[in-house]
Amino acid sequence: MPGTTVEKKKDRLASPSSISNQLGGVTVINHPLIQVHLTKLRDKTTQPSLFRASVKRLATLMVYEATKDLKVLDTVVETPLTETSGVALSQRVGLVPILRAGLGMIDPVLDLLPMAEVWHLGLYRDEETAQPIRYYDKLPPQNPVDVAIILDPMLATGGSAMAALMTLREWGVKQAKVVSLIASQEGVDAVASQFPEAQIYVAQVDPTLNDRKFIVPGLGDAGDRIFNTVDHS
Ligand SMILES: O=P(O)(O)OC[C@H]1O[C@H](OP(=O)(O)OP(=O)(O)O)[C@H](O)[C@@H]1O
Ligand SMILES: O=c1cc[nH]c(=O)[nH]1
Ligand SMILES: [Mg+2]
Repeated sequence: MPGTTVEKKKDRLASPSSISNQLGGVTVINHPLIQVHLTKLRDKTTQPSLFRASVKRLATLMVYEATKDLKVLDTVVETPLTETSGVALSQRVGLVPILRAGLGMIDPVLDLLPMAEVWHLGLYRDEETAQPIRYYDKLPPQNPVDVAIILDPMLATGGSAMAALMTLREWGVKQAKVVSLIASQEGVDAVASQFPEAQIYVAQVDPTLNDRKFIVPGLGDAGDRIFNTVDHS
């Protein structure tokens, strides 16, 4: 039966169960829409415009979940008819896209959090060693945000996320979140052990890294696919 095949495939793609933890840890956000858009990203025939749109859709869905513990305070507003109670965010939120690929996630997240500050960090992986190389950092020396949300579609070895978390720790950020679309098991384990207080949100954890430290099955090079800089030689 066709239905049986679909069910089997669904089982095979199922994510590990969500371990939500406000004190740190990994949350795998499992939702049918997330899995549908993630499948578009994985498909090697997906062209850059749909790839970018899918990254944005996923960023929206994931940040909705990743901001569930933001704090609000009571406020009062006047509707056209009467006064009523409401809430306003009571925390300074910083969005930290990791250049380049993290830029693909910033616009939809800023739409949801229009009052957020955006602090860019430039990191790229050395092609030989896969170690993160820092090339842009303009964080101020003091007055850290209350909550920082690192945005980067890929968490492979975890080296880039850990470098960003270290920078935020030095800035004095007390609560840091990492929102990535795909992580490797090795990468989330490394980040969770080095930064147990960090809250990591991913759409899927893939089993392995290849010898070039790319996530398998993964989606290839996220930055190249977002910015259409895939090497065609
Ligand atoms: O977990 P890691 O092993 O550190 O790998 C993940 C990093 O690699 C990619 O960036 P890349 O270095 O390709 O830079 P780019 O975004 O400029 O393409 C990705 O966007 C992450 O930042
Ligand atoms: O699989 C990977 C690993 C690092 N960076 C990517 O864009 N993809
Ligand atoms: Mg890249």
